Amino acid sequence: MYELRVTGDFAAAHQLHNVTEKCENLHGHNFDVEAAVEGEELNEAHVLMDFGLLKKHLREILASLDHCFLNEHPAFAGKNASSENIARFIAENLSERLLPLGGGVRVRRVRVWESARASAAYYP
Ligand SMILES: Nc1nc2c(c(=O)[nH]1)N=C([C@H](O)[C@H](O)COP(=O)(O)OP(=O)(O)OP(=O)(O)O)CN2
Ligand SMILES: [Zn+2]
Repeated sequence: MYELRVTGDFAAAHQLHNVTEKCENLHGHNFDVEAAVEGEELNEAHVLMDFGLLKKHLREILASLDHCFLNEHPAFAGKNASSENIARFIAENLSERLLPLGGGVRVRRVRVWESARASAAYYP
């Protein structure tokens, strides 16, 4: 089994409901993100997949969140834009983008840090 990890970041605002009182207020974070993919077989170039392509996919997904008010983003309609739900959105979006690779490369985990001390991960 091989695992690749790439990182990225975005800045966004949100309000969280029913978590803690202070999170009900409009506020923002500089989110850090790590995406890990896995697979058993290397390709003809002896890599699981190109780091550049993986970073491009992650960059594009994070660009769709960057400088957004996440509560109004369609991905979080009817749910809190928590780190957990953000990680899930990124993982599902990335999984779709990896489908053309034929199933040999899967998303293993996406971790989202709201700060250096707090993060959540989603394992599809
Ligand atoms: N499980 C989760 N808990 C919380 C989330 C979350 O996404 N998942 N999010 C928040 C808020 O976004 C909040 O802005 C951050 O809360 P918290 O880490 O408590 O606040 P601080 O940045 O002020 O951290 P300190 O370490 O207390 O300075 C809350 N919970
Ligand atoms: Zn917050």
